[in-house]
Amino acid sequence: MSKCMSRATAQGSVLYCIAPQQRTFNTLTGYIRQPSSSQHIRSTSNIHCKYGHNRQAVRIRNQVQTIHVHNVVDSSGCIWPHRHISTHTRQRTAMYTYTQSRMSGINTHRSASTLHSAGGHVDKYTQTDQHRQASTVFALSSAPGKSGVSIIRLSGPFAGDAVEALTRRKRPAPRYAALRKLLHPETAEVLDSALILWFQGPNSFTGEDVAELHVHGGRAVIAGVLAALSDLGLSSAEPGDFSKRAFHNGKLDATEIEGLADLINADTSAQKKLALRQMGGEMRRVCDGLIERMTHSLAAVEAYIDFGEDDLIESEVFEQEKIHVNDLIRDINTHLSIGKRGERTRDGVRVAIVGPPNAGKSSLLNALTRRAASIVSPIPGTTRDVVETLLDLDGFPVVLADTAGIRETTDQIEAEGVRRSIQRIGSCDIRVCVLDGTELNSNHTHSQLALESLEKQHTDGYGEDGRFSTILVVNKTDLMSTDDRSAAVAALQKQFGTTAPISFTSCRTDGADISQLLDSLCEAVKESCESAVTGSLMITQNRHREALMQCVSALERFSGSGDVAIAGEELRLAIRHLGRITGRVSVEEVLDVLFADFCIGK
Ligand SMILES: Nc1nc2c(ncn2[C@@H]2O[C@H](COP(=O)(O)OP(=O)(O)OP(=O)(O)O)[C@@H](O)[C@H]2O)c(=O)[nH]1
Ligand SMILES: [Mg+2]
Repeated sequence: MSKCMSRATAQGSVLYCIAPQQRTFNTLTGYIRQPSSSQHIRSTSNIHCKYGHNRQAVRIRNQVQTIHVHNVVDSSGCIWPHRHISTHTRQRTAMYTYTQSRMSGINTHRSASTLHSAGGHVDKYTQTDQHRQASTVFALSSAPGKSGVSIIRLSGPFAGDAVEALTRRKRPAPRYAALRKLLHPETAEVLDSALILWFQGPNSFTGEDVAELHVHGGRAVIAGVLAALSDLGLSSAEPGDFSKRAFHNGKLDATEIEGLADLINADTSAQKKLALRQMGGEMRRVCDGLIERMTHSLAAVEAYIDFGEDDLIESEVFEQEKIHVNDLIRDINTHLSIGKRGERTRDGVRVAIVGPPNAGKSSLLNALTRRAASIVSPIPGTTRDVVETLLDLDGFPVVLADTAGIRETTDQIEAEGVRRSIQRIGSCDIRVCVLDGTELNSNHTHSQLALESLEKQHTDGYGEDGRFSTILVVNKTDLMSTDDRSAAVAALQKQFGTTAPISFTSCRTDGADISQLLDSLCEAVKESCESAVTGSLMITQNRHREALMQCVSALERFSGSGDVAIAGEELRLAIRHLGRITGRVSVEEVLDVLFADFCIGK
C-alpha cells in the first residue's frame, strides 16, 4: 500500500506517494490543480491533473507498478478520497479519476501539514525483524526426490540476512555464484556445501530480495536446509507464492503467470512454444494495445460529455469514436476467429476413435499408443466406457479416446457406453471413424449405424474451423483384396464426398500397418492447432476468450447506443473486461488519456 499526499507550491500541489519499498515510487511526483479552475495544466512532471465541472483526473506516467492511493490532498487542504491507481507498466499511462459528487462529506478543512504530522502516511520501513522473517518465504523450487542438485529459493526482506546467518559470511555480490558452506545458525552443524545466487530486489523474479541455494539433491540435505530456514523464522511458501509476489510487484501480469504455469506443465514441443509466447507477454501486449485504443475513445467521449458545450468540442466526436470502436470490434473478432487453436495446443487435441463394434478401434488405439491401453477381444461390445490416453504427435499433444462400438443394444451398460460414444463424436476436435473393411461392402448394419451417427452429430463432417475433421479408417486390410479396397473407397466417397480422407490400416497383433492413418492424423492435428494467420494471437485460456467476447459485446452496445453517457459506460465496461485478462486494470475509474490530445479550454 502506498500513501499519497500533497504539498502546496507556487504551481499547484506536488503529489507524493510513499511506497513500502521506497525505491519504487521515485517517479511519482507531479501537480494537482486547485479544484476551482477548469484550466488544464500541461506539465512535464509525472502527474497531470485536469479539473472539469464534474470530474477530476490525475495522470501518472512512467510508473512501474500498481499503487494504491489512500489520500490525496490538494493545495486548498481538500482531501480526495481513497482510490486505486492502476498503472500499465509499459503503456506508460494510468489515470486516477473520481467524480466530484463522491467527494461530499469529506473533511475539507484538514490541511496537508496536519496529515503529514498525523503520521501513518509516511510508510517508513518500521517492520520488526520478526515481521521481516515471517514475510520471507522459502521452498524447494526443483522437483522433490533425489537428484544431483536441488534448488531452494528464498524471497522477501529477510532473504539476505538468512543467507548471511546460514553462511556466517556476507551475502555474495548480486548475480554472482558463490560457493559457501551452509551451517545451522544455532548448532553450527554443517548442512551442505552450496552454490549461492543472490538477487537484490527489485532485480529478481519476485521483485523482492531473492536467494537461491543450489544444494546437493539428497533428501537429508534438503530436509536439513529447509529445517534451518524454518528455525530462522522464515515461512514455508504456499503453492504459487513466488509467482504471486512477482505479480503483486508488477514483474509479471496474469497472462504471463499463466504462461509460466503452462511452461512448467508443457509435455510437448508445441505446448512449450506456446507457453513461451504467452510468457513473453504476447497476450499482454495485445490487451495493452486494445486498452490504449479504447482509453483514447473513452477519453474523447468523456471530454465531450464534460466539456462539449463549454469548450466547443465538435459534436462529431461521438460518431468518430464509433468508427474507432468498430475497428476495435473487427480486430478483436479477428483474434477470436482463429478458434480454439491455442486452447487445443495447451490442453491437447481431442481425438475420438469411433465406429461399429469389433471394427478394431481398441486395437488401433493400442497400435497408436504402442501399449495395451484398451482391452481387445473378438467379442463385439468389449469396450463399454471411454478410454482416454495421451499422445505426443509430432510435438502436438493429443488426448486420444477409445469408445464403445455404436450399435442398438438392450444391454443397459452397453447402451450407456453407446450414448457416451455418440456424445464424444459431437464434442471432440477430430473423429477417427474405424470401419471393418471385410464387412463394409455387405451393407453391414452396424457400420451404417455408426456412419449415420457420425453424420447426425456432424452433418457434413466439417468442424468449427471449416475443416473436414473426420478421418475414415478402413481397418483389417490384411483380410481385404485390392478390389475390396476400391469398392470401399467408392462406397465411402459416395456417402462423404471425394474430399473425405480415407486411410487403410491393419492392426494385426503380429505387426500393425497404420502409417497412412498416422500421416493423416498428424496433418489434421497440426491444422487444428496451428494458426493459418502467421503471428496471430493464440488464445490459450477459456477465461481470455470469454473476456474478449464480453468486451466485444460491450463495444457493440457502445456502437448501437444513441446516448453518449450510456455509451461511455459501455466503453468503460469493455476496458474492464479486457483488464481482467492481464489483471492490471481494476478500473472503477474513468480513464482520461486525451487531456494531452484534446486542447480543452484553448
Ligand atoms: N485380422 C485383423 N484382425 C483385427 C484387426 N484389428 C482388430 N482385429 C481383431 O478384431 C477383433 C476386435 O478388435 P477390437 O480392437 O477389440 O475391436 P473394437 O472395435 O474395439 O470392438 P468393441 O470394443 O467391441 O467395439 C479382435 O479380435 C482383434 O484382434 C486387423 O487389422 N486385422
Ligand atoms: Mg474396443
